[in-house]
Amino acid sequence: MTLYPKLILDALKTVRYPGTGKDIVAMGMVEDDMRIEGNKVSFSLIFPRPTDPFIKSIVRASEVAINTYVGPEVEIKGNIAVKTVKKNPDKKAAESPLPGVKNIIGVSSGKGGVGKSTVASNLAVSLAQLGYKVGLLDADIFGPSIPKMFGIEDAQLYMSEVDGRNMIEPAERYGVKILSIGFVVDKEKAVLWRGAMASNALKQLITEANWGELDYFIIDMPPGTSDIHLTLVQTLAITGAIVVTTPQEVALADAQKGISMFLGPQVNVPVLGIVENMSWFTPASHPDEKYFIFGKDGGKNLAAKLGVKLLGQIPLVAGICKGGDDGVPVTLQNSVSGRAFVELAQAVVKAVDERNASLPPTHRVVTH
Ligand SMILES: Nc1ncnc2c1ncn2[C@@H]1O[C@H](COP(=O)(O)OP(=O)(O)OP(=O)(O)O)[C@@H](O)[C@H]1O
Repeated sequence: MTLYPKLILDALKTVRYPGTGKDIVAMGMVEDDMRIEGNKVSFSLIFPRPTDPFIKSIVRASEVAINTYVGPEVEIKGNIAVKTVKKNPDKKAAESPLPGVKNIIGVSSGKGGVGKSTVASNLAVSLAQLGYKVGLLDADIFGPSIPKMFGIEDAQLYMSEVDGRNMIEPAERYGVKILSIGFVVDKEKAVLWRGAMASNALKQLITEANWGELDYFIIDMPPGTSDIHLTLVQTLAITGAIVVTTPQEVALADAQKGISMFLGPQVNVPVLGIVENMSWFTPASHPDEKYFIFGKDGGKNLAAKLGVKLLGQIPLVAGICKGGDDGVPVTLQNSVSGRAFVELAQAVVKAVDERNASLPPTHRVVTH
């Protein structure tokens, strides 16, 4: 069985803190440090005082709830740590502009129109549905389409004061915190925003926004190779990149260039894998049929050739396009295409875990 934080948290919601009638999740006693490795689950519970009389019984009740509601095979006994104060902000805060963010994923493509923004938005929503804390930054200055895909084109941004600083508050939709370069510049004008202006606006959306604590921060990058890619790797330590392509020859050649850019010395970001989009066409009336209109397995074969993972194959279906136009990502629907995105999210979680286990953290690119 595959374990996700949401499954564990749902089980913990059945554990009540005596005398309050509230569960331990609602009371904020479950620390945001859950680790899942195979069947092994560990996290901390925060108690108000070291002398709290219920520490032992609540730890025990949490173990029992997880084994009862999630499964007896979950290794939880002895893995719940007890803390009596909320942990201090990380020392990393001074070095990283996003100290509360665990993983930063850049979604890019070799060429435009292959479905990069569709993949980024459905991936973000799927991860949120699996119980992760997710942020999405639309950095595609050439065509910021995330606001439309989430139905928040008219979102009014406001500032809030965080630790004495004025910060931009991201919009929130379907459990995802969202900011887009499209919020700060007219769509028609965005394309003129090359160079320093676009870079500065993006840096502001990253460093002066209240992203808070996130498990995954997804960035919808511009297609191709651009100076915006450089700005992003100079501003943030990107954990890994995902390259979206269609199975078509012309798209594959550009995807390969995109992968070379990430792995090259100027950018130097590990590639988590390839997503093949529009892998086959499936008519709504015949959900079992597959027509390989852009060729078969192009992305899969490219992944094998370059020795990178194939993270998923997404069919071409009308519902995905309609979902984008209507502002309701298809992954919210229990359809074949919706499930393809949930499986993609699961593959990305696994790829990030493997990357973090095998490679050192990415460093920001420093220019002299
Ligand atoms: N699997 C799919 N099935 C059906 N329609 C899709 C699929 N993937 C993307 N689309 C549609 O194709 C169009 C282009 O997708 P999208 O905007 O995600 O591409 P993109 O690569 O981000 O483009 P750009 O580089 O111009 O930003 C959109 O109308 C989207 O709804």
